[in-house]
Amino acid sequence: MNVVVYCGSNYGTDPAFAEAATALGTWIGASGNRLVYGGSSVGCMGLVARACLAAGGEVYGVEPHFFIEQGVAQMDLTRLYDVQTMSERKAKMIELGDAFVALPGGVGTMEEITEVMVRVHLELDVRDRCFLLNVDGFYDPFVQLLDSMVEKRFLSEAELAKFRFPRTVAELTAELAGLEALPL
Ligand SMILES: C/C(=C\CNc1ncnc2c1ncn2[C@@H]1O[C@H](COP(=O)(O)O)[C@@H](O)[C@H]1O)CO
Repeated sequence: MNVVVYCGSNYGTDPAFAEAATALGTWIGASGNRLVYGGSSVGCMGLVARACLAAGGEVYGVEPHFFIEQGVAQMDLTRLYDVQTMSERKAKMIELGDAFVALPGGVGTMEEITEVMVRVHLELDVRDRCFLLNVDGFYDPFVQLLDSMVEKRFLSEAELAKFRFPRTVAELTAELAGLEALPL
């Protein structure tokens, strides 16, 4: 199964963020799944990729050409897709993915995972496979916003329940282990 991971191009202040990136990358590699991610060597992005490779896993990176030219890409990946734009990258990652995970991150991570959430919401191709790893309550303010959307009738309880917010890598991987690859 291809597990898409979106995460920070920085480490963040809480060491638990980097630990989660490493633990998730290790699980993906050791469990025989494949990591699909943004292709960079920096921050938590680099950690998840190197951990997956070190655990014997395959890693597909999808990197816009301008980042490759800047020398940001992780060059020892199983496969590095060289795309033109950030939009092309997001589309390719969704096309490749069987499950989608956001670790703590910044606006880039939010942009990527909310596109997946919209596709879940609209019952397009990625239904019920969207996870935001709520390390140390990082996503609690976002959960509050989603609760407010339910309260204000912009989102239903049933729709909200499709977005999963595991609090630990162990909880997340227990859910991932129960999924199968989507049909091609
Ligand atoms: C040029 C430098 C860092 C390169 N930054 C990024 N490299 C690759 N991908 C990136 C980068 N910044 C954002 N992204 C994408 O968004 C997500 C992370 O963004 P966030 O704002 O840090 O959460 C990530 O999944 C990427 O797909 C040196 O400064």
